[in-house]
Amino acid sequence: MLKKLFFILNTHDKKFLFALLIFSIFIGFIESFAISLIMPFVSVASNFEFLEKSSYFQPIYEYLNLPSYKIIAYFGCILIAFYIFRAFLNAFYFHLLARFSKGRYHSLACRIFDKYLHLEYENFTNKNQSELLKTITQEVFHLSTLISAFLLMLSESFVVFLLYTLLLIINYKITLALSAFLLLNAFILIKILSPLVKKASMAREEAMKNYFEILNANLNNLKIIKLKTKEQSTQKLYEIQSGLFAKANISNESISSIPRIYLEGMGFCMLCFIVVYLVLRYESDISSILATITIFVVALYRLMPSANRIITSYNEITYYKNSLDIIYNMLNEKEEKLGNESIDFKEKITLKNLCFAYKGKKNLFENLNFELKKNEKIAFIGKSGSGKSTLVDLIIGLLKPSDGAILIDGVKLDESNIKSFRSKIGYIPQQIYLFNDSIAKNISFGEEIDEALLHKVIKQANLESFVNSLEDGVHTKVGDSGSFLSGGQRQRIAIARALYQQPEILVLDEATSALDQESEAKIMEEIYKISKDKTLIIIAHRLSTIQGCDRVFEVNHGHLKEQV
Ligand SMILES: Nc1ncnc2c1ncn2[C@@H]1O[C@H](COP(=O)(O)OP(=O)(O)OP(=O)(O)O)[C@@H](O)[C@H]1O
Repeated sequence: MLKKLFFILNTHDKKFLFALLIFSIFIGFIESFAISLIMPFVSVASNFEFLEKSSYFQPIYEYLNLPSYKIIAYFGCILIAFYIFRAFLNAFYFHLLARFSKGRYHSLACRIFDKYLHLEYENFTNKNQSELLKTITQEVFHLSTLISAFLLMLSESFVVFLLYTLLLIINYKITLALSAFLLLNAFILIKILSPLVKKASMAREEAMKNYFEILNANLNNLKIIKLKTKEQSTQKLYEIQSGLFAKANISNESISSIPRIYLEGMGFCMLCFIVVYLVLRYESDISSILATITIFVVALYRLMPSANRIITSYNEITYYKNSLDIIYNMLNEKEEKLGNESIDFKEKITLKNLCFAYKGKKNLFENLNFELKKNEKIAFIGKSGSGKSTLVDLIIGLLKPSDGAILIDGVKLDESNIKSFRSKIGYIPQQIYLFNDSIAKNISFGEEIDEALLHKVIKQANLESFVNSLEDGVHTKVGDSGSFLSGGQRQRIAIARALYQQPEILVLDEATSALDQESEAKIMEEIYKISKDKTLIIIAHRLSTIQGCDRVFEVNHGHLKEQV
């Protein structure tokens, strides 16, 4: 676990962690010192003679030359000041602890998000979207809880260790009996509770995954659910998953409260046992041994929550260890390392003996040879699942050939120049995702808005009259996923978005299949007009959309057959 945790933390985090550990040792000393001060204070307060006769106090007593009650009052004041200081120190320590663990939430979430963005495209498409969402929101949060539990367990262990040493010095017999008793109880608790916690953790994992899946699937299919009047059965399915998720959390919460209740009960029993033992041992009333009893009471009072925190932290670590594994594996995923070399596309794209297979599957393309000239307009047609999208993803450098090569003007496309090649491509997908922001921001896709370019692409995508009819023009919000717009308007925004980056190659992946024939014909006419000086690659089902293409290829069983 430590190895994984150290892999996840960066150098700055490790330094912070080391400083926290040093601080926790210091806190441990302060705690032990705070408790050890109680014994002399109670001793002198309950018996003034102690002040005058004890070898420790006598020199101070003589030096101060004050009445005993005044010295005890000063001693009390010093203790109060010390305990206030201790309280502030503890509060500061817990603040640092929280800052460290919750601060990791932010930095880890950013690292995971960055990882997603840099995953190889095939790797990304193979992942379950709900799982990705869950990792970045829930698992990272759980990991920060695990880090916090780990630190708390360490610091409390120091406190327990130092307090035990102190108690051993005061009365080793009682302390050893106490240690054996506490260890036995902790062992019982861990042995009984750990498997239960582990089970609850697995159930929670499963329930949460299903919960997110069902949420994601149903919110994205709301239209179909409504049309099929499946609201009730969908709600039932949701209730089942939500119930299972709640059940897993309930068992965890219930289990984690048991150690505290159990240890509290045991603590009171121990206290009674110590008093009875001392009374029997000295066969007198307890005024002579009041200081010893007091220090054991105070130490127990401090040790019980510590033991409780150690066990709770241990359970939390067991409970959230899965999250550590998930994040560790995620951060170890291979990512794209792209160089900044530029590549020119002036003549042609060549696919040379290209082979491609998705991981664990048979070759989809084998020794494919194909050439596409600059400014040529081509289309790929074929049955569903024949590999059209895969082929285009290979051509545009999103997927990597398993064998063979893609050459741009004779230069091999590889990690050093793929970034430059990708920047030449404008892609219009079948499913368009618009942000809940203005038309302008959706078109510029996060880039700084160049007004002249924006108006040019709006005109090219035939959006001008629509935008002019809007009160706020290009600043009009489009709604969540473009819900305030029609399918055709969304499509035009997607075209404008692709054109905004002034691409040399325009790719349409069944981009107009959601439109009616009339709108599709109109948009395609515009596309052909726009792409006069561009290379155009179209994936289409309807032949009407590809009439303006120079060449049409049918993709079939890994081969390309030109249509004549
Ligand atoms: N990420 C992936 N991992 C594994 N197999 C995949 C992946 N994506 C696609 N496939 C498989 O590769 C084959 C080709 O899929 P592709 O999406 O390229 O076909 P297509 O011709 O574009 O289909 P459609 O017209 O339905 O969009 C299919 O059998 C599909 O199941």
